[in-house]
Amino acid sequence: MNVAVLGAGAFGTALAISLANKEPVTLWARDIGEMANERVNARRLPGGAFPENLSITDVCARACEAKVILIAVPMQKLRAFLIANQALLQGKTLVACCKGIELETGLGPVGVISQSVPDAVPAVLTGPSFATDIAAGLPTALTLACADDDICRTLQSTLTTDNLRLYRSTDTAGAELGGAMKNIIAIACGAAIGAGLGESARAALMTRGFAEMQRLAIYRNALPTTLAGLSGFGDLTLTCTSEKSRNYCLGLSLGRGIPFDATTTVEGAATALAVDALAREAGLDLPITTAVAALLERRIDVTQAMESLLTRPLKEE
Ligand SMILES: NC(=O)C1=CN([C@@H]2O[C@H](COP(=O)(O)OP(=O)(O)OC[C@H]3O[C@@H](n4cnc5c(N)ncnc54)[C@H](O)[C@@H]3O)[C@@H](O)[C@H]2O)C=CC1
Ligand SMILES: O=C(CO)COP(=O)(O)O
Repeated sequence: MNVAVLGAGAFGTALAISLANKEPVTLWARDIGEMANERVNARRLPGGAFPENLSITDVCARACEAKVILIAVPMQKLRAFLIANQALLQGKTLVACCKGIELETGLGPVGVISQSVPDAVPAVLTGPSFATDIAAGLPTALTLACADDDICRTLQSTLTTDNLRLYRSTDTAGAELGGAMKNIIAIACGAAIGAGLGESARAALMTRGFAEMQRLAIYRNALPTTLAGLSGFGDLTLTCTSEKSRNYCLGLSLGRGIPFDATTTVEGAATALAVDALAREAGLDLPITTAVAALLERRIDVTQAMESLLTRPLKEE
């Protein structure tokens, strides 16, 4: 099946490289720069050489001739991108590869696709995977979610490669919540480690953060079991423990009180504010998310964030 990837950031490029080792893939970039000549995305993924089967274009219409389209633009840019290219995307299967919740609406990628391109079939590809690992051919296991089980099975076999092992699910809400929420918790963990609060504090944040992920999942009619899989627990584990994670690194710099490059894609920053607003609206208790949102908005510092969590009323686990 013909596949295209829209968005040539680190992740889109890595997915295109892995898929092109199996079948022809078109990668669309807003600005292809020297990528066509150099056969590498030097800015976003240096070291990931393009296989022969990977063609790169800045003509979106050309890429959208493919039947299956992976979309790897940042979450807060997704809606504008879809609307701008709506006519090209109609009737396609659109696999969202971004992790986050839209700030203005509280929707995940599936909701945004459904509103912006109503006759497309939305799916989600998510789970623990650094772009650099995928591009290097290292083994990764991901969750592929689509509400239509037949389409999901076809997609699963199309998008599985030598180093991408995909597990399928029909629980799109659960899959996208795991990928979105783990970034918030990774910021909290980075902040704790950066401030010297220790690895025991990180373990506590990961575990109680996982409880928040399940709470939000239940509220949104997602399956808690999905959160226990690759898209939730799996990605939480990776992102909260690795300095390869941009979300974790943002947290580290908050904890250390040093500046962070504002041009870096850090999905957890907007998503923390989106989920905090959702929690207030729904009356949900998500204290770590609330603390991360306050930390990001500089309403509190790391010491106050930790204090706010440690002085909460005692409760049953
Ligand atoms: N980098 C990684 O290891 C992984 C990233 N992801 C997810 O993939 C998504 C993209 O992240 P990265 O590729 O890492 O980011 P990146 O920062 O490497 O690249 C973002 C790309 O999006 C493009 N872009 C931005 N605004 C756009 C717009 N309005 N229209 C079209 N293109 C636009 C940029 O030109 C750039 O190529 C995020 O949601 C991230 O959470 C998921 C798994 C792993
Ligand atoms: O989602 C990721 C790994 O699964 C990448 O994490 P960051 O966006 O924090 O770099």
